[in-house]
Amino acid sequence: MTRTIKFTKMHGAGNDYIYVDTTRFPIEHPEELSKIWSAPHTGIGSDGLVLIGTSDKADFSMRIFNADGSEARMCGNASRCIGKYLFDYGLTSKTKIMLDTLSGIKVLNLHLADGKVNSVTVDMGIPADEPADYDGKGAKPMKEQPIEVDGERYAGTTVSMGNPHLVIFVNDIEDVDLPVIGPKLENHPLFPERINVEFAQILGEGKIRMRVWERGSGITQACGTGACATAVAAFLTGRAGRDSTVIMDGGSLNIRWDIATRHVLMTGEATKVFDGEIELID
Ligand SMILES: N[C@@H](CCC[C@H](N)C(=O)O)C(=O)O
Repeated sequence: MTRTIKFTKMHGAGNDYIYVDTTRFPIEHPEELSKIWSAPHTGIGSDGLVLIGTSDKADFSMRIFNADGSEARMCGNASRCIGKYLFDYGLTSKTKIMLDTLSGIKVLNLHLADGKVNSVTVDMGIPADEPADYDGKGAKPMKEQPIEVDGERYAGTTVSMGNPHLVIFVNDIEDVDLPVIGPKLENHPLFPERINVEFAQILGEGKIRMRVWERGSGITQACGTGACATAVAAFLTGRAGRDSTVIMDGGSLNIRWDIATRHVLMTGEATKVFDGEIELID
């Protein structure tokens, strides 16, 4: 049977996904479709596929698939885009939305301009690798982990924002050969579940330049959970305070690691690119 699936292409800081409302267009094999639809020349072209659905625990649910078909537990940029999708298409009139993800329920706070969502703050929760003995007051120096690749040694901080990240601070980010080193670190034996890799450079007070190699999608223009992990790693290693702007290839995100709740708050834009439809043979 051939079905027509309506989708919306959206991006957050250039991190682009195909969004499908599964309450109207059920999808049976998202792993396979994410690979086919994400392909740049033969598909729609994207960093992956995002399914919006119902939830018995929250207002809506999100599932996120990378371009290689693997399913991730959380996506920062997609969660902001879902907030925009739900409000702008009239699926909700709430400006505070509970979103059920594989890494728990995230709270989206929508910021409107002219009746539409132009930016969203997402409560990303508590970073999982926050040291247990940390009092939350000052910067706790954290030992960076040495990682060797092809005889070259890197020092990285691992932070989980629902999905795993390895953050490596460097003096000159332009010196990093990301297409070469990215996949080697993603698939390093230290990380049996693979890992998202961020290279970061401190530009000045509260300003961090970051480039990302995403697990399952390769180089992307931005990564929301990666920006949060970078800001957390910068704070934990004494390189930044609690508020950072993370500047990526496709745009910037403002990250606050709230002292009282210990939750990470991510704020940034969400943009619709176009609506489309594609034939699916079931
Ligand atoms: N781009 C995302 C993260 C997507 C999932 C990631 N590649 C993984 O496999 O963990 C973001 O904005 O957070």
